[in-house]
Amino acid sequence: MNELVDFKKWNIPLKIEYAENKGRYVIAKQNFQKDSRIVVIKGYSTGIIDSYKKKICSVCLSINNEGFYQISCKSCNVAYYCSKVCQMYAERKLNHNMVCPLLRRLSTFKSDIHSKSIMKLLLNSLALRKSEEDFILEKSKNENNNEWLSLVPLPSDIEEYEKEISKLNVENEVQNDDIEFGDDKSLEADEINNINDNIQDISLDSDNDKEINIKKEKDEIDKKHKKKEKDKKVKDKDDKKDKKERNKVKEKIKEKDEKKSKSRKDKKSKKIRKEEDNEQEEKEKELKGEEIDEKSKKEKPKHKHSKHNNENIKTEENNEEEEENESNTDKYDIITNTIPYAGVYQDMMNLQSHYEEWTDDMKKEWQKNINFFKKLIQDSKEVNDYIIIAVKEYVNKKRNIQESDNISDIDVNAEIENYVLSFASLVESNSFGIWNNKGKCIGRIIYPFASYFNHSCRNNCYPVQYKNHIYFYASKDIQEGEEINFSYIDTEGVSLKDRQVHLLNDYYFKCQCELCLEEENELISPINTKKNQKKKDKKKKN
Ligand SMILES: C[S@@+](CC[C@H](N)C(=O)[O-])C[C@H]1O[C@@H](n2cnc3c(N)ncnc32)[C@H](O)[C@@H]1O
Repeated sequence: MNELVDFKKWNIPLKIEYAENKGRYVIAKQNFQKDSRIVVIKGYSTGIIDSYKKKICSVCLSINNEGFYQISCKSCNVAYYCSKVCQMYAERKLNHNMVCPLLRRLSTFKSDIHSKSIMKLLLNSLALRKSEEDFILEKSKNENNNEWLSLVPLPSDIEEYEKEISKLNVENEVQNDDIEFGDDKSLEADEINNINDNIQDISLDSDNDKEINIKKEKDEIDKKHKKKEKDKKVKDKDDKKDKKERNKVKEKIKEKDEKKSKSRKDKKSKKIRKEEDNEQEEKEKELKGEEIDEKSKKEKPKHKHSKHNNENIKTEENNEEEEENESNTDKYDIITNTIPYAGVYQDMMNLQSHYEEWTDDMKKEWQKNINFFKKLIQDSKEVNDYIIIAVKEYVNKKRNIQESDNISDIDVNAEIENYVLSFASLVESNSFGIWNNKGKCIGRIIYPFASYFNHSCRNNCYPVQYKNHIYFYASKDIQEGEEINFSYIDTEGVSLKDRQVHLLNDYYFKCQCELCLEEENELISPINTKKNQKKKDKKKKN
């Protein structure tokens, strides 16, 4: 269960170690100055609380503090989006449709919002798992390298998708598609509006340091937007040029096809005509750059930083630029400090769960949810199949056996219960709250790699969440080899006893941080000193 993630391959200046009393933890592989950014980690899966569904985009997690988002999935009325691009991404890349009817039914189930958001997170994760598998299947046909998993579509990679779409120039090409595309300008305006509202500090107290960093963050994002605008202008210019060229080719093909169809009328049999129609369709598709999902299915998955999607209009310069980007694939970005890989379903499942410590009462509280969940998954064969696979993997892990081993003796029905409860515990121990500007928790998110940071009551770092990324900053100078940790709770001025009770009740562990151990020793040592003194006194008397 305590698998160590190898950060080495992404050149991340952090490593994961393990200790018996506190599990896995993060170690600095270089010095970090106070206030410097340590790392940015992408989110994996989310569970938004139903009553806030219209206030937050299901994909990019932009929060609408002023009003409600209007774009939604009409089938479930559960997923709301800040833009058509996010909606399209959810439906076409994140497999929203696989869990859509289940989300709808779950929204009508009467239970506490906390448990429902966990069930939602589980369903969304299963949909992501499917997207991972589709991607792996497609990719395995073409290439053989280990780095490509970072290209699996994830909610936190929506920006890459936006780029992909804008390059495809879909506004003009996909005229008959039922999907409308978000206007770039409104998308940007939306984003800019949200920037001020969306930077949330996950800890309760906000001191100057944090404000400074948040400001830095804002400035950076503003810069990014300015750059985006500039890029857009360049892109528009390029697109116009491309369109002209494409129209020319279109004209030529049209002429050719007209001639062909004329002679075809006279000469060719029905069968041959059909074949030629197919050929023409193919050509048209080629010209159109194809409908987006078809394109993404057929083409090599796009490089994250890929600038060009239309192979035909690439220039020498473009090629060079792409090659340069290509060589950077999957490397930790030293400018933004971002880990390129958010993790996949298994990375999430490798996180710690305290289910084994759950009391019968805690399990009983979940019984109603479990019964509902078991019925719910029967509504979808696909989800049900995925749950069965996941349950088998879960049992394998418990028994510490390999995937390929025969596990025909599993009582899947009984084990679903353990699997869901264990997942609930995992979410409780590892998810981060998503907060609105009124300090209300409106959902939860899992960033698998952020979950290796342990708690410390004397922390040296703090996290800041922005949309579906989490940024870690040094709150003091950190030396190479030191553990990096942040505070899961508010600790300022809180006594040892209260801190420990809080952590035990809400996070199910007894804190072993430096400060707690020191304070515990201080509590014990006066007694020890008294005892020793008495012994010494006795000896003297004798
Ligand atoms: C988010 S995870 C951190 C990574 C975890 N150590 C692991 O191996 O996956 C939180 C869990 O780590 C352990 N943990 C974190 N901080 C701790 C601390 N200060 N003392 C003891 N255990 C701690 C607890 O078991 C807690 O539930």
